[in-house]
Amino acid sequence: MKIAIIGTGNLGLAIAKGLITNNAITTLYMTRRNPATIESYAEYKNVFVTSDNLEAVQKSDILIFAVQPAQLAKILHDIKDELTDKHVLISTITGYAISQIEAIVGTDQFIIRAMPNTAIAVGASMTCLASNEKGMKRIKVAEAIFNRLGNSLIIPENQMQAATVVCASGIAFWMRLIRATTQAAIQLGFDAHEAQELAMHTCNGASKLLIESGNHPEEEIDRVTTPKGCTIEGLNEMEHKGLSSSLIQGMVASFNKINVIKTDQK
Ligand SMILES: NC(=O)C1=CN([C@@H]2O[C@H](COP(=O)(O)OP(=O)(O)OC[C@H]3O[C@@H](n4cnc5c(N)ncnc54)[C@H](OP(=O)(O)O)[C@@H]3O)[C@@H](O)[C@H]2O)C=CC1
Ligand SMILES: O=C(O)[C@@H]1CCC=N1
Repeated sequence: MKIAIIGTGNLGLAIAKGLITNNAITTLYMTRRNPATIESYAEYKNVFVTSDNLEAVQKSDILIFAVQPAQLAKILHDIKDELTDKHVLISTITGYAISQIEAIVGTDQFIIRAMPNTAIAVGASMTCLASNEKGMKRIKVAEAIFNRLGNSLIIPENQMQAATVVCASGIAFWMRLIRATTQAAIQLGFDAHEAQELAMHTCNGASKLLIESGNHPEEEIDRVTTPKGCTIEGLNEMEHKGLSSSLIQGMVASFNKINVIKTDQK
């Protein structure tokens, strides 16, 4: 596949790393206005680093946009005359509706919204996908790309805002939980390195148990909570302090912030 990443910052670079590591490209164009920091990627075979978005569009079929929300409109105006029937436009931009993209490039384009997360760099992104009517004909192409770099789910576009919080921001939320459990492990006597190993692999195990068994988390919790034991003591103390409630409220706040991001674009 001939892929261009327009805007190779945090997310764009994570996507590029995933594509390169998983041999998922025929050619890959990586663009940003100041490409010096990503120049080293041009050493990979068939990878091109440039500040020239037009060249990247002309030489590629799949265009993955990963610029900040306020930067997209100008780029779409700049490249729209280069778009042909071969192009599939994939936008990862938060709060930027397909209708807003269509308003610039027209409805006769394959347009897909994708919401990956930075675990795409290690082939472990949970990516949600939605498309315009024409884009349905190319959604399988997007699925193939993102399934190679993790898991994907096709959703209605009106769920994209929630998917952004759960999956894209979700990586940061889980990281904070891993950091907190690491801090606790240090307080309980492990050195910092060991503490992080214990926290990361326990988190990985919890996730794997659910993925492989299909069980509900409470079913697995019941297997750990010995009556009158230390686990239920810890869990109940966490809930008294508002663990679940604070996570839910944080995620709802994150969701509401996207409404502000959307308003800023208008
Ligand atoms: N970070 C994440 O985990 C996720 C982010 N997203 C979405 O992805 C988008 C990017 O986020 P993020 O990677 O964090 O942001 P960054 O600011 O890290 O990346 C944006 C990149 O776009 C480049 N850029 C800006 N203008 C242009 C231009 N005209 N042509 C080419 N490149 C340009 C910038 O580089 P330069 O200044 O050199 O041009 C920068 O590297 C956002 O819309 C965000 O909502 C979605 C899911 C997850
Ligand atoms: O924080 C943000 O706005 C972007 C979208 C999801 C992850 N990063």
